[in-house]
Amino acid sequence: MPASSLQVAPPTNVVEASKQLAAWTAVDKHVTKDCQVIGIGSGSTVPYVVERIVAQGPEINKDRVFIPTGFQSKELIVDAHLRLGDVDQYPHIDVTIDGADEVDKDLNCIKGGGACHLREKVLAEAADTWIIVADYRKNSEVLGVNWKKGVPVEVAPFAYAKVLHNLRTLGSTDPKLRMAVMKAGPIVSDNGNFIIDAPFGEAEMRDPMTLLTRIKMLTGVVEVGLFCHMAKAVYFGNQDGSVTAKFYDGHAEHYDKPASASDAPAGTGV
Ligand SMILES: O=C(CO)[C@H](O)[C@H](O)COP(=O)(O)O
Repeated sequence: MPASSLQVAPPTNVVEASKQLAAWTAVDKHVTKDCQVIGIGSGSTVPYVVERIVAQGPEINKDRVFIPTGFQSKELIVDAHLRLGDVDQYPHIDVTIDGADEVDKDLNCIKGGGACHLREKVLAEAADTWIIVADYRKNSEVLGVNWKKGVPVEVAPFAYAKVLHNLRTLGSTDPKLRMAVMKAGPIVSDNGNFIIDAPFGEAEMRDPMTLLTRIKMLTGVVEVGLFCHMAKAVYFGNQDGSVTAKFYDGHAEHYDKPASASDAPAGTGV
């Protein structure tokens, strides 16, 4: 296998720069040299994760296995010449790093903006450590404040109309089947299912665990894009170039100095 390498376009605006900072800092802190099986999430922040892992060097990466959460991350792993694995071969993952659509003060997340949340949740649960990387726009007190599109719900196609009806009964204001852009008809997930986006009011979003349980009980629902009590830490890239890390035990850390491309990644021994 050729040595790992990856071309990621350098950030051209503050949002992209903050995604890169969050991703690089999280990799430096959590993808240590003893991590051999690594889950790679989906979305526009994750390429910076892979970029930073590749920067750890071929020696450290040659014996590692990388597990994707969907088509996009599989392509990233392949393009970077990293070793691709699957969760059926590696049901126990050392660390998974993923993005999020929104994160609340207790580190509960909305995920599924890219329709990958079923595999993302499997790789989150399979991991000893699940880490989120995101830009400052995702940092909220309560879910649903910034992410207005609703809770992504993956459904078996034949059950979608019944589940839409069920979601209205549960209090969703205007649940909608997610439609494709360059194709007539709905989006189809990597698992062959449909996605419903179900907005809920603040009262429901303040208790995401209860909402998750109610939606998940609906027959035809495959997975819900609410990830509750799962993240060990969330790294937010800030507008001023700093990074804020929030941890599951309630403490937070602030890093003023951005990681730089020429820095050797910390904690890897390389
Ligand atoms: O949950 C996801 C895909 O299903 C993504 O992680 C989420 O949409 C965040 O993406 P981005 O990093 O582009 O903001």
